[in-house]
Amino acid sequence: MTESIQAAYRQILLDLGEDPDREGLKDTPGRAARAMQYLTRGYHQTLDEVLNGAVFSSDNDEMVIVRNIELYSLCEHHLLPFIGRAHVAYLPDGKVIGLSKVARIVDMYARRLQIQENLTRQIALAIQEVTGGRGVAVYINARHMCMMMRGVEKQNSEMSTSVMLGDFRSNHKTRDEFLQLIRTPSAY
Ligand SMILES: Nc1nc2c(ncn2[C@@H]2O[C@H](COP(=O)(O)OP(=O)(O)OP(=O)(O)O)[C@@H](O)[C@H]2O)c(=O)[nH]1
Ligand SMILES: [Zn+2]
Repeated sequence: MTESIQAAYRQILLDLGEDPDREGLKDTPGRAARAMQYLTRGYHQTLDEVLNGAVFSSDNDEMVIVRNIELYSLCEHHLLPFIGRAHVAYLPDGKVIGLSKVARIVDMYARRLQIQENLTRQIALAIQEVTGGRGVAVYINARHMCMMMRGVEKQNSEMSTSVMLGDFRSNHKTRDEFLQLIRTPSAY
C-alpha cells in the first residue's frame, strides 16, 4: 500500500509544479506515504487489540475520569489536522479498564479521517462497550487547521463537542460534576 500512496504523492508534487526528483524532495513521496499511514493507523486497530484484556473487577462505582488526553486527528474534509484534548469519564459497574487504555481508545479513533462530532461519539460508544458501565461522558476541545491556515482563517476559535450516555445523560448532577471536574485546575 505504501508504494501506491507514494506514487500518488509523487503525482501531487508534479501537479503542484514541483520537481519530485530534486534533492530535497526525492524521498518525500515515501516519507509522506509513511506519515499518512501512521496518521491513519487507527483503521487497522480493533477495540480488542487496544484493550489487550486490561479489564479488572472493582467494587468502586464512583466516577472515573481521565482528563487532558491530547489528540491529533485529520479532518475528513480537507485532510488537515485538528488538535485538541479529550476528557473521558465513566461510571463503573463491577469492572474498570486499564488507565492507559482510555487514551489508547481515544487514539484509535483519532488516528482516522474524522469530524469532531463523530470522533466524540465513537470514543463514547467504545468506552461504554468495554466498561459496561452505567454511563460515559466524552468532551473534546480542539482547533482545526482547516479553519486556521486556510478558508475563514480564524486563529482562536475552538470547537467543543460532547457525548453523554447513560447516567450522564439522564442525571444532570452527574453531568454537572463531570463538566465541573474537567474545568478544575490540575493539582500537578
Ligand atoms: N461539523 C464539523 N465541521 C467540520 C469539521 N472539520 C471541518 N469542518 C467543516 O467542514 C466544512 C466543509 O465545508 P465546504 O463548504 O464543503 O468546504 P470549504 O469550501 O473548504 O469550506 P470553508 O472551510 O468554509 O472554506 C467547513 O465548514 C469546515 O469548517 C468538524 O470536525 N466538524
Ligand atoms: Zn477541514
